[in-house]
Amino acid sequence: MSLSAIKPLLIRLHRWAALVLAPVFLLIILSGTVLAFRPIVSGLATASAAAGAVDATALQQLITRLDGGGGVTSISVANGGAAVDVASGSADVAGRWDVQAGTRAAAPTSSVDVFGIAEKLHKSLLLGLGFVVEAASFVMLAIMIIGPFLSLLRFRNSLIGWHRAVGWCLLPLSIIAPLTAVMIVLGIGEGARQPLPRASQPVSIAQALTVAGKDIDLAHLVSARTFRGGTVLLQTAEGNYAVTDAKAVPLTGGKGLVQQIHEGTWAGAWSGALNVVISLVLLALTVTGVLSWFRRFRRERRAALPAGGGDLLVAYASQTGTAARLAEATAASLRASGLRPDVASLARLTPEALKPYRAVLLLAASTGEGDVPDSALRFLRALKTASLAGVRFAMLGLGDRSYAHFCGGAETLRTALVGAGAAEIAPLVRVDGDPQADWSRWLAGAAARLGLGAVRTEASVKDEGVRLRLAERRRLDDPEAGDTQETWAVTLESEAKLAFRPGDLLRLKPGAGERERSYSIGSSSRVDPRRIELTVRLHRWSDADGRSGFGRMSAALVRTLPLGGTIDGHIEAHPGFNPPGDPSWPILMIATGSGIAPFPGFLAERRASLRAGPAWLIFGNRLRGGDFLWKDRIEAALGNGSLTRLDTAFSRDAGGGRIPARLIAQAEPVRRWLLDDKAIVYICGRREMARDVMRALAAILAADGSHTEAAAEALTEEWLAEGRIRIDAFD
Ligand SMILES: Cc1cc2nc3c(=O)[nH]c(=O)nc-3n(C[C@H](O)[C@H](O)[C@H](O)COP(=O)(O)O)c2cc1C
Repeated sequence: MSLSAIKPLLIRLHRWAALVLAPVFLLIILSGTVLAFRPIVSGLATASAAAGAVDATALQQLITRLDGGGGVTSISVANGGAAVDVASGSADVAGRWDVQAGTRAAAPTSSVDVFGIAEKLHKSLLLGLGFVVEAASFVMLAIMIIGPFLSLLRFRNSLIGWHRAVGWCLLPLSIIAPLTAVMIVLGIGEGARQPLPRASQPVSIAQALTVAGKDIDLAHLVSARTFRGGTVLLQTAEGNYAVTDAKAVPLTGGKGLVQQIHEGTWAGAWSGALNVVISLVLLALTVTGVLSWFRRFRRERRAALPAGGGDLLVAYASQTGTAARLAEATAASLRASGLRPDVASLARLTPEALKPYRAVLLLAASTGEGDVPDSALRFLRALKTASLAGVRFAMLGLGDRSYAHFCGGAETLRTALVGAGAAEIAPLVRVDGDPQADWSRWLAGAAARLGLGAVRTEASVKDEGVRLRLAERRRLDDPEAGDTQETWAVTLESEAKLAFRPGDLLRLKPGAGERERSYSIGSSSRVDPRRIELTVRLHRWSDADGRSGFGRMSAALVRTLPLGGTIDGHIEAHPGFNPPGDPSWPILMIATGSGIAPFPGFLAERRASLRAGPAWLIFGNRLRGGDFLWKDRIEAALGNGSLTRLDTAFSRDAGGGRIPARLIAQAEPVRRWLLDDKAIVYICGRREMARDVMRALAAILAADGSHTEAAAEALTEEWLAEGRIRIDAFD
């Protein structure tokens, strides 16, 4: 079984195990962080004991006096040897004493045993749950081993990008803690335990100081406490000793290397500091992992649901954004009238989702030759098997009478809804051109039939017009190179500042009574709010009678309109084909011919962003030498990093090939971008090419056996519906 076949399972394991155990991990890691300071603090105590020297004779006398019947349970030297802290059951004895004077010294402020609590938390969560901690260690180790298999090391400045980068680069360090924990649980690498000496009778601290004083120098004593086997454990700057009633026995070995590594004691304070770093890395991994899951969860939930809670649903099927904007205006009007509508694209709805609503107001555009917008195809298909008895709807169709099937998309949806048993409560209203009047009439009519009372419909749904001046035009193809299609870069300028993004549409009317032409904008107001760049191919037509000519609008833009001449139009937002809101999101841009139009703008926006993520362009045309449109910009983008990968397919060059074949030849990186990096795919060009690319993407997903062909196709369609694949196609 290949890695990519089990990868979805590994991803789920990594994610869910980490999420379920995150609270336990956090407790273990935080307490571990505290414990990592122990070798540092005790290193400092040892160092200060080594620096200062205690007067051993005075100390012995003092402790002998205080110890009485063995009431002192531990002592530790303080103030560089000038004082000693004594622990005892007797309040007369316990406290800080001045070694030289033998009198009480200013008591230290009582401190909580932080390390003791942290240790209990670390080993048993303070609840005797040692087995949970042990199991969590195994799971943590597994999560860390799985991590690097889930994605390659490629840095992206986002939360999950940092999670991956830290996980990858610091793995050798961060794995030390869970690995040694597991080894300890399994008893691997335990040190050979030195048999402890036994005292023939329990030794008091005072006695131990006397016995030890004969063999060792107590000037660098750190602490002494009663120990196992009736002995006393002496800690000095030089080493530790178990003191019996006869002698002081140096303690060597003890904890195995594995345990020392885990506790950060193998090199004193330094190894403690290393453990602090390890703990912080583990903390960072846990926090970034959980947070990025949470963000993703929230984003997906938001995307999946209509706003929720409303009793009316305003749904839309939009190709280039008009119906979507009109739907928002509809919802705003309803809200202004005191109603609570939800708004959603049909792309995100199933037929069942319509059922809870009192009524559905549906706004549907048409595309192609009377077709339903791409984003509504899945919904339309689902209607075939749905039963919508009880659902009531009213529909507004948006279209253009110059097409053979005026509002064909809306008609198709309406027929399918009625076929599924839904009831149409008001007649279909078809809109061509400025929708204001028809929309108001439609909304007022639907509201009346639903008994909603008077609904305010004065909200403006009109586009603002723009006046633009032709500032520059430059031919992009090279006719000398052979059979190229005449294509120009056209720069238009506005006096006023405009707001637009790459992929938005500039609608221009060649003459009174003629159909508007839409051009995809290839620049961004974020970079320059007065400059609109278009890619315009000169349209040539010929008819059966042998007549031929140029398209009026394209000819005006590339030939007849003089430089400095003005032209009026509308900018239409096309949010479905704008670059992602988060510039760090990876994008895969696929274009043929003048379909490249929006992408110079995508690259310019990414160039202007400080945290742009990876961007891959696959461009196809006929001849590399003749119609590599925007070659200069694309190569510059590759040079400055706003484009991270480029592939081309020039069909008339030797060995050139076409885009679908080019994609399949790169199946592995394509799959990685799609599945691991969740890249958004933008496809711009002829409808036929877009269809072939969709098929190629499904084939790539199915090729390694991780998806059946049907599942791969369903997945690409789902991505199309939810906007992970976006298509801007023309015939
Ligand atoms: C490529 C294309 C094809 C179209 N095909 C039709 C059509 O067949 N019938 C029709 O009535 N309108 C057609 N239209 C017009 C749109 O439906 C109309 O402009 C609508 O307002 C677009 O709404 P939208 O922006 O929500 O997609 C077409 C528009 C474009 C750009």
